[in-house]
Amino acid sequence: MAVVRKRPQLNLHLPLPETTDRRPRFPPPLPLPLPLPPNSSHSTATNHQEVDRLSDLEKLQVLGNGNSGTVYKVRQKRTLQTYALKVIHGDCDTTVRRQIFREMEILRRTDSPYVVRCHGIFEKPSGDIAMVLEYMDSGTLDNLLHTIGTFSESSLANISRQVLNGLNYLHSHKIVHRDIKPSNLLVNSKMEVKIADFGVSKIMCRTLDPCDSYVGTCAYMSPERFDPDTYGANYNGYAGDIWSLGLTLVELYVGHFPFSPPGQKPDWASLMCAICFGEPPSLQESSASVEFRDFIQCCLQKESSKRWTVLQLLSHPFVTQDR
Ligand SMILES: Nc1ncnc2c1ncn2[C@@H]1O[C@H](COP(=O)(O)OP(=O)(O)OP(=O)(O)O)[C@@H](O)[C@H]1O
Repeated sequence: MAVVRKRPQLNLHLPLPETTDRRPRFPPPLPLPLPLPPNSSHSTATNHQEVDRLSDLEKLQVLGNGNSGTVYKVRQKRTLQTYALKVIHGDCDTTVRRQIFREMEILRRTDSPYVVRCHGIFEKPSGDIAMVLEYMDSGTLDNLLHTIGTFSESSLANISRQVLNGLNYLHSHKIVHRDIKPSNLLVNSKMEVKIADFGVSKIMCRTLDPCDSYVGTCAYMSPERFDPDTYGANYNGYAGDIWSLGLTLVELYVGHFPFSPPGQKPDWASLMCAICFGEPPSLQESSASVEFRDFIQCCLQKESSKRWTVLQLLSHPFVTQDR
């Protein structure tokens, strides 16, 4: 996740590890807590219940492993409240570490029903970083895709509406997520969908193991992030989140990553060629409704300035119509 401060000076033809980013290393601190967006129904940005001690948490089970660490289901002994504890391995340099803490601190102050809450951040003596997160009892959309199967249009309309509301919150606070994908969208048994993953694992993974994490990180990236000269007129980063949302929805509908055949992972040279030189994925040949096909087309415009914004998409018939 990234906070937009000014137009990025990206002129890369290939995405490079985070260490080559030309933004200032230690930008001035942002005013925190984040100001609330207009029409917010929430009273303050910092009124979530905080977890103030790691020792107050007991581990119940492992929920999963990501590229950079392990996520546990935990319970606070004092309140019996359940949380997810994400422990990220801490072997990274000081610069990356500061960046991670800064981004996590920003997200700890987010207050939206469409963004997973962070209830505390701790640095362990080992150097590992532990984040206490809202527990989402149905896991990720990626988990659901692989256990239950593809999603109906009505579920996808519901998911789209919630993710767009989350992106609206983030974008209105000048935060670009940069890594929207099925495994970063968490679900609970009420079918509430929340945006997760503060970009932390990506930063660390790029430092530790650029090749391995690369495809995972790049797969949902928009054409202008590979080739800003061709596709990035008025590049501001926000449109990249919309592209990633479009790809995510196609994947959840057809059951596999849209740029590769079922069961195959693209190598990243072919992925980059497909994104930059190929046609964007579409549902034109499918049995999808006209509204859904059009919605996907609005998200997956290769030219970033032609892609619809969050607010435009929130008024698209695909998400406004009852299904
Ligand atoms: N807040 C949460 N509530 C419930 N389960 C969670 C939560 N956060 C993560 N998980 C589970 O833990 C697993 C690992 O999450 P993690 O964020 O470490 O990795 P990832 O997003 O799958 O991959 P990556 O390392 O690329 O970010 C997820 O697949 C999900 O099943």
